[in-house]
Order: sequence, then structure tokens, then C-alpha cells
Amino acid sequence: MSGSSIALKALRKDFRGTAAVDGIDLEVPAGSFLVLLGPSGCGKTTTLRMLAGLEHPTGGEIRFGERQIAGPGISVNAAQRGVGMVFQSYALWPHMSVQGNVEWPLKIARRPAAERRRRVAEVLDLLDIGELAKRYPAELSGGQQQRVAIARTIAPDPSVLLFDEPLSNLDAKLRVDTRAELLRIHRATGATSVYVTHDQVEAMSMATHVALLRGGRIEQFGPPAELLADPASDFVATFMGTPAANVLNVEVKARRAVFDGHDIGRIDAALDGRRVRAMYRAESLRLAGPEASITATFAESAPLAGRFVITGTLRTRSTQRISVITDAPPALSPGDEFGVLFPERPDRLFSAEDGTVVSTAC
Ligand SMILES: Nc1ncnc2c1ncn2[C@@H]1O[C@H](COP(=O)(O)OP(=O)(O)OP(=O)(O)O)[C@@H](O)[C@H]1O
Repeated sequence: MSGSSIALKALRKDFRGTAAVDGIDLEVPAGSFLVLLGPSGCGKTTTLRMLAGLEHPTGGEIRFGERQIAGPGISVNAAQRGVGMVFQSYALWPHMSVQGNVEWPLKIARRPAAERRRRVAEVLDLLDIGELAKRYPAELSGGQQQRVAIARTIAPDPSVLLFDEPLSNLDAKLRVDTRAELLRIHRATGATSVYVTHDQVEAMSMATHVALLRGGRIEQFGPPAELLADPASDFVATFMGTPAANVLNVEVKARRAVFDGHDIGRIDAALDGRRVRAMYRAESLRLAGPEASITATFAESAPLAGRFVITGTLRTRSTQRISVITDAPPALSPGDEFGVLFPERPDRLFSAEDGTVVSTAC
């Protein structure tokens, strides 16, 4: 089986009258890697569970290819949807060997013995665990158990693979390796994958499409690079990116941006008299000495691909966190004062009322 396209239309799920998923519309082609991204409680897992058939939508519909699998009066049984789900926990059958575990879903599906043997060998090989076939779960490391669990999930050849934060209990190094491994499996199976995470680095490195959710709704949907380059709201700008962009509340006075009484630069857009949220990417700011007109208290410096991310808190009325990218490591200790130089214009302006884009030509 190969992947199927996925379409969600006005998808909604209420729990006791409160919307966990509040009208989601999106469509991805077969073979996509869709990441559902967003802060805790935004509705990611509920959406995934509706795709799996573990929750029934309160409203709207779900289609896999031409097939409607959930909607008004329709609810295709979870086992008939052609989905495979990868969880954080492995839940292997302890009394069955690796081979037995992987073969189990094929037995349930009443596949002939010869086909089962061929398919088990194929997926053990794909996961590179062929030599573990006779072992029992208690004789495997955590990483090996996860591979067996994934082999078992893909054995029946699902057209949609669902992942619920599968990397969240791995250490940093293993996360990076496993990310690459999951992508390889996604490609090898040809399935359409839907992956839940609150980690935007994971989203950026794996997704063909990202849906950033907030309060049960889609804040922005598109390829990951588009959310970074063209954030549709201040929420997106402060969620995406390593580090995320700085967004400051400014007043526009005589075409100048005034932050906490400090003039920080020009605003060419005709917004005089308005309060707006001005975005300055960390790479647009520069570090200066403590004699600069705006200074910050140094918190930490972290290396990033040969450069350094300096974070601190502006020494202004509002305690605004600020990130600046520099080429050289700063000679600063926590608590030291450093100057922040703003570019001539902000990178983007958002509405102070609803966070939507007011101007990109600032
Ligand atoms: N079975 C349930 N009964 C009542 N409320 C629920 C139920 N499941 C989820 N919710 C609520 O729905 C909202 C969305 O939950 P969901 O688990 O989908 O969020 P999430 O984005 O996956 O969060 P996290 O990243 O913390 O797992 C939350 O407010 C949650 O408390």
C-alpha cells in the first residue's frame, strides 16, 4: 500500500462543551510528512486520535484519499483505516519473540503464513534488527524495543503513519539519530505521516508541511521554511526559529518606533499614533558596549552553527527578553550589562490587537 492524501474539513472535537479542536481545515498530498506543532493543550493529540479512529469528531470530516473515514454519520473502524500508530511507549508483548511481535498484526489480518514470513523478514531488515528476531523484549535495549515496535506498526503496510511525540523520552543525541531514522522509514514505506510534537526543531527538520496550532485552531499552515520566513502572526514569530524572533510592543510616533520611551528606529508604514508589535530577528540586532542607548542584562550565550546566541533582558520599564546573534563569543558573565543596536527598520509589524501582520514593508 502507498500513502494516501489527507484532508480535514471544519474538523472539531468538543469535550463537555469545550472545544479541544475548533474547526481545522487542511489538506496534504500522499507521501507528505505533516507535523502538528504547538504548545501544550492546543489540540495536537486530539487531532491525531481522530485520525486514528480513537475519538469521533463532534463536527467536520476526515478523508484519506477519496475515502471519507469520519464525518456526519460515518465512522470507519480504527482497524479498517489503514493507519499505524507509533507511541512514546513500546508496549511489546513480553511473552512473544521479536518475530512473534512483528508477525502478530499480520496474523490478526489473516495473512497467509508464507506472506507473513516474507513481510516480517522485510521489515526487520528495514529496521536493521534481523539478528534480534529470536530475542524477547526483556532482552532488548530501549532503542531496540522501539525499533521492534515500529517494525510491528509498519508490518501491515499502513497508508497513514501516526506519531505521538515518539522522541520525547530520548536524550539529545539519540533524538537526532532517531529523527533521521524515522524519516528514512517514512520514505521507505511511502506512507503519509502525521507527527505530533511541541518541538519546533523537530518540525523544521522533518516536515514537508507544518500546522502550527493554538487553542484548537490553525495559526499557520505551510512548508516549515514559510512559517519561519513569513510568519502570519506574532505567535508564529515567537514560536518558530532558533532563537525565535524578538517581538516588542512599540508606539509609532512621527514615523519612529518608540519602545518604553526609547526611539529604536524608523517605521515607514503609515501607522502614526498606533501601538504595534515590531519583530526584530535575532540576526538583525547587534551587540554593543554598555554606553549604547538601550542595554540589557546578560543571561547566557549558546553556540549555534559556528555563531553565538546571546540572550538577556532589556533594562527598560518592561522586562523584555532579547536574543542577539553574534559571530564571536562575548566576553560577558551573567548579570553584565551589554548594549543592543536595533536595525534601521523592524523586520515585520503585527497588530497589537490580534497579532496579525500589519506591514512587511516597514
Ligand atoms: N478526554 C478528554 N476529556 C476532556 N478534555 C480533554 C480530553 N482530552 C483532551 N482534553 C482537553 O483538550 C485540550 C487539547 O488537548 P490535547 O491533548 O489535544 O492537546 P495537546 O496539544 O496534544 O497537548 P500536549 O502537548 O500537552 O499533549 C486540552 O485543553 C485538554 O485538557
